[in-house]
Amino acid sequence: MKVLKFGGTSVGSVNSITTLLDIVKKEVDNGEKPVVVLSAMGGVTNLLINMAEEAAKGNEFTAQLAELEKRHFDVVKSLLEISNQNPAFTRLKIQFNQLEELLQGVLTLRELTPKTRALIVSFGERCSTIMVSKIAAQHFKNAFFVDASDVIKTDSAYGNAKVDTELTELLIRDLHQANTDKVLFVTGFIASNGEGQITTLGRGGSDYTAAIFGAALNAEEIQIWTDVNGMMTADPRMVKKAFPLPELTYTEAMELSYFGAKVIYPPTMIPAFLKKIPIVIKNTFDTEFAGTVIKHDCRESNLAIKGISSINNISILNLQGSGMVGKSGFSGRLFSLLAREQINVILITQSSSEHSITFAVQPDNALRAKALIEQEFELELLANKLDAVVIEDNLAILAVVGENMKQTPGVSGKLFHALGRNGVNVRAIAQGSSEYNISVIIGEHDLAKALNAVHDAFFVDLYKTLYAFCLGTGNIGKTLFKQLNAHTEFLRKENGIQVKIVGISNTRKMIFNSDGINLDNWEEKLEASNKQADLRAFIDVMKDMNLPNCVFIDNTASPKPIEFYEEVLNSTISVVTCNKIGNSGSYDQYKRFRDAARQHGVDFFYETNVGAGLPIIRTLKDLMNSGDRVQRIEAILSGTISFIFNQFKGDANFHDVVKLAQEKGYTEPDPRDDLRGTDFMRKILILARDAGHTLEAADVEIESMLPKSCLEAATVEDFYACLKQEDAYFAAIKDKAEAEGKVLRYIGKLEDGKASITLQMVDENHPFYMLSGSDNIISFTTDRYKERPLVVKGPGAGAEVTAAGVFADLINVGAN
Ligand SMILES: NC(=O)c1ccc[n+]([C@@H]2O[C@H](COP(=O)([O-])OP(=O)(O)OC[C@H]3O[C@@H](n4cnc5c(N)ncnc54)[C@H](O)[C@@H]3O)[C@@H](O)[C@H]2O)c1
Ligand SMILES: N[C@@H](CCO)C(=O)O
Ligand code: NA
Repeated sequence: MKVLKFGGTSVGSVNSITTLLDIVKKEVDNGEKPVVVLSAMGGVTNLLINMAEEAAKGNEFTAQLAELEKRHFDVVKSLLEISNQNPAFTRLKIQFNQLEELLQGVLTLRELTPKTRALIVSFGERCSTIMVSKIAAQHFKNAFFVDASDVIKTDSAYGNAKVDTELTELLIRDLHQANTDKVLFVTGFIASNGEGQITTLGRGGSDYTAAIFGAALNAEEIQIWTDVNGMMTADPRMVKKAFPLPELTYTEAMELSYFGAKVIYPPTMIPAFLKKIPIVIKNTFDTEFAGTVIKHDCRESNLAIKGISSINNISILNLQGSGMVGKSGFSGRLFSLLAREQINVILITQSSSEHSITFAVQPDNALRAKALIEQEFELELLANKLDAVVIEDNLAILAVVGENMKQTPGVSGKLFHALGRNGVNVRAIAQGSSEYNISVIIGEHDLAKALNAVHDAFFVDLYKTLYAFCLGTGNIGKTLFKQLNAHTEFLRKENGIQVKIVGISNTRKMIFNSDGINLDNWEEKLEASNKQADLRAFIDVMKDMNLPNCVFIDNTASPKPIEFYEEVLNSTISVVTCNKIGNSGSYDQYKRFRDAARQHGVDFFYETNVGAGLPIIRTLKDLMNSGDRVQRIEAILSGTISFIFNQFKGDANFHDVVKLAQEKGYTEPDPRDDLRGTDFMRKILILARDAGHTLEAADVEIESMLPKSCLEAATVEDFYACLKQEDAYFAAIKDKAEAEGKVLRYIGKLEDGKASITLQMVDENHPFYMLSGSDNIISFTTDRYKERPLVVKGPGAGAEVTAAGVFADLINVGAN
């Protein structure tokens, strides 16, 4: 035998009632005789309370009563054959007349007692159940209306009555035995006291009715039909990736729904828990969906945690002082006081030093709690054995829940790592030794970020979302968006990573969208934006959006974003940059970036600063981290100059070759940066620093490959003009090299802490002789790679390879 309970939305409309009856009919067709428990039609309970309260104030209720009648009558008209309608109307009309008399009484007396209130409210369930049972009778003859107040017996606490379980179970069994051939349609929520006066069962009352019937009749299962797909892993309003859980234990369901998950109100389920009757949460609006099974044992499930619950808007009170240490009666006095005054304590922590106790309450209880404590502990406060009581507001609780944590080390590690990495400050922590709940108190403004970060950390079978804010929409920026767009699906499926670009700015405009900017038409969107570019504002919006796994990407060649790197890292946001200006500024600044990243546990990635996408920074870092030491670096690190010397042969003209390099996207936005050696200098400087040397830019010796006139060109235009003028100068160098059977190479070197860049002519015996295109080559001679150096070689400039390097950095964020 099953108990099927339908909530207000399931009894709310013609459509949902049709589905409800289909569900019941399926059971009946299978030879079952389920017990069907019904709530009032959606919204009706509130309407009844409202009418009663208004009547008590002397206000009219006729219009609302008419509305109530109409809602029920409309359903009858739609779902009952005309010949069957009159008896239903009559039954319902009797109810509405009684209700009207009652309300009239309240209006006359201007008084609404709890007893009358319970009675008025009970009409909601009675009317819905009469209505549905009448409609059901049209489909199966044995549909039978039961007013639960005949069998559920309670005390006289009218709005929140306590059930006399023994008597109730007896009455339910008698009723059932007398009607074994019937399908019972039972009013939820309502009961009666010893004198037969109507009482109601309080919050979640209809679920309670279902559980009481289930327990009394030893049901094989209790189905709770509602309007969602089951209990979710987290609050879906805050965590988009929250998903319905297939199964949970009773304890887990209790813990999860304690904070917010509104699907069921667990205390009402206790009669079912005690008899180990499975409870299945099902969706009336998606009947095929399996829903959530809540049962005694979920051994098959291997999830360490089942879900993350949260409660917004709490306050904490902190009590500390020397007078507490070793005082055994202290907490007893404190919590008896709070219990006596009916202040519900949500969470308690005490450190083993016994120096302080922190507890959380609803904000509207905080001031009262403080005042009570000040009264109770007046003497201790006067004697300075206790410090003044402090209230902290605007806090939230986040709790990870799951019985499997007992056997799984690392759960708290994962929780705190996810919080720490996202800059979420933890104010207090509580874990019971039963180990199925770890609760942390955090700032309310961090709750959504924390929930998402923790959800991503634990439910890895889904995918992790990185939120990226991007500066610069030039060569590299554009190409990165194109690559990301093309690989979205692959990334999510194969790597478990979703990248959302949530902010973009160039020098003119900026846009934001926390759902992710559509990369099919980001250019139009950016162009159409009414937000003028403003770096300060961009950073502020990024910080305010307070997203988890957040990354700031600098794809500009500007010094301006650099000024914000530290602030960004200090805000626990990772930085990915292809802009070399930051790392090649002062050594002090170079160091501060690293310190900030380390201190806040975020990443600072800049692989493309040297050799574009080639794994050079990473290789050096691995060498250094594994204890190797660099003795010497020799390298060609300008893709532009490499390309120029590989093209500048025979009849070629220097000016045209440089132009071609720029057209191919190898040069810096300003090609003078390449040809003057600035770009190369930055790279060798960054490598020297990463290899452990405290070098400054001025320490790098640069042999110019340009004649003096070109070095001084005031604009890019002048520069190109000068290259043209100096054609003979470049041709002479080229001819000399060709005559000797050599090639031109611009080579950087780091040895004994000294860095230099020189223009060389090398013959075929030199390892750098054989280079083509925009190739870079770097050879590391180290303590371990001594006889033969470690060499990395390949295309070291160009939009595709650079954007790919930024892409790789981006998806490595948070990987360790
Ligand atoms: N081209 C390559 O092969 C290569 C290789 C490695 C690294 N890089 C680096 O990539 C970076 C970008 O190069 P690019 O070729 O894309 O340059 P680009 O000139 O095409 O693009 C730079 C973009 O940054 C924008 N910008 C400048 N200042 C800004 C600000 N304050 N806020 C927002 N946007 C701003 C510009 O409007 C422009 O759209 C440079 O730092 C370069 O050194 C390039
Ligand atoms: N302009 C740079 C791009 C790669 O960093 C070069 O030519 O090497
Ligand atoms: Na690189």
